This record gives sequence, structure tokens and C-alpha cells, in this order.
Amino acid sequence: MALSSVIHKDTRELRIHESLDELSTDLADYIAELSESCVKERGFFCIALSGGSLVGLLRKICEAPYNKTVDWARWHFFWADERVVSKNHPDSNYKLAKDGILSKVPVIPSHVHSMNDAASAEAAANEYEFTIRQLVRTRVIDVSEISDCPKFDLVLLGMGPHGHVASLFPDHDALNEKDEWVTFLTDSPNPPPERITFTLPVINSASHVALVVTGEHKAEAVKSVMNGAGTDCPSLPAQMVRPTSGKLVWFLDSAAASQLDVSSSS
Ligand SMILES: O=C1O[C@H](COP(=O)(O)O)[C@@H](O)[C@H](O)[C@H]1O
Repeated sequence: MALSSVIHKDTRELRIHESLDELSTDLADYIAELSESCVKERGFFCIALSGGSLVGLLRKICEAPYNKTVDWARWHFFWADERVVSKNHPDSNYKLAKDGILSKVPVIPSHVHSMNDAASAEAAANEYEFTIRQLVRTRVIDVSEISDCPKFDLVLLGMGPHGHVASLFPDHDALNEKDEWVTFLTDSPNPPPERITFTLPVINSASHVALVVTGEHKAEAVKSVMNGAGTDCPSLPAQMVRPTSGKLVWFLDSAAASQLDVSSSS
């Protein structure tokens, strides 16, 4: 696999790939290694998925050799965000993952923690937070030493062309949510309007966060996020992804990285 470059920018690692195929393989290697060490250390691997283009880029982890070498029975699946639609609706992040991942590898159905699609956005968000609390209590999900937040082993995020992550959109009140682990929106600027999302404290309590961003239409937002690194007043949700004690890795293709000045990075 030809990794075009690995760059360290502040506390972030940037992995830039020439092709989507290479990116998908690197992402599979990264997740498989993380899963192995988490299973060895804690007996579980708790991964939170997003929707969108990310899911297609997870295709390699469902193929040989990973489909046979990964300890799928120890994985617990969560969603960093969900759209309030039925589970068989084309907009459902659960459906996307089911078609692209869950139907292809031997997951344990009771380890798939999807959101309730028969409840209101508010009720489903509360119910999801309750599910997560139970799994923190039983130590399936680790707990942050700094906050009382769940500490997911890996939160996988995509980023929209205007810098949104999960269902946290620029200038939206949900960005300020400090108390809840899971919140809901009824006025998402992108359809569908009703969504459920992890809050920033939960994302930033994860032990690993990977932002997977591809395509030239996202190059401007990638540049803005990187240029705003370390700023006290970040405006883009993706800039606010700063794991407190965890590691942040960006997986980019060369089109998404095309506006970055990587020469000055270490
Ligand atoms: O609405 C959403 O968008 C983001 C980004 O999606 P992408 O297709 O531009 O990669 C996604 O990560 C999130 O889960 C989804 O609900």
C-alpha cells in the first residue's frame, strides 16, 4: 500500500493517500490494529460509526484478510449520529452500515447498538444515552478519567463540505451541549431535519478519533480546519474535534488535501 505521506500537524496525524483504494486499505489496517490492542487490553472493541461517504471507505475491513483475522465477536457497534427515519430508509445511517458492513462480517446482533427508529428524536436520543450509560456501568464501554463521559475506543467521523461532523453543524446550538452525551436536532440544515448525535464532550473523550475526508469539494473546509488549529474560537465543528487525551488521525485523499500547505509541517 502506497501511503503518500504521514504528516504531524500540532497534535493531529494526517495520512494523505493518492487513491481511495489505498486510503481504504490504510483505514482497515488502522482499525484492525486498534481492535486487536483494545480486545487484548479490555476484551472489547467499541466503535462508533458515522454515515455518508465513510461507510464506502470501510469496505476493505470487510474483505480478506481482515474479515477472517479481526475478532468480530468482541466488537460493539454504535453510531455517532443517526437520521430520524426508519431503519430501511435510504437516509438511515444504520441501513448504510448494515448494507456496507454488518451484513458482510460475523457481528453479534446484540452487539449492534442502533438507535430506536420508532420513537421521536428526543425520546430516541434519551434512550440511546441510557443504553450507553448501561454499557459504561458494565464496563463494556470504557470511561474517561477526565470527565464522566464514555470513552469509545474509536469514533469514526466524516466531514461535510461546510465542516460538519456527525450531526453537529456550524453555528448550531447542539455544538454547545455540555451535559448530555447524546442530543437531537429538529432543524438540521441538511436533510433530513431530524437527527440524533453524539455531543462534542463524548467525541472528545474517545481514545481514538478518525476523521475520514475525501474529494476536492471538501478541500476548502479541510484547509480552514487545519489553519484554525489551536485557535481559541474555532467556528467549524470539525475544528472542535480535539480529543482531550485521545489521538486524532485524519485520513485524506490527495483531492481533499489539495489546498494544504504540508511543506511546513513536521
Ligand atoms: O449528514 C451526514 O454527513 C456527514 C458527512 O457525510 P459525507 O457523505 O459528506 O461524508 C456524515 O459523516 C454523517 O454521519 C451524516 O449523518
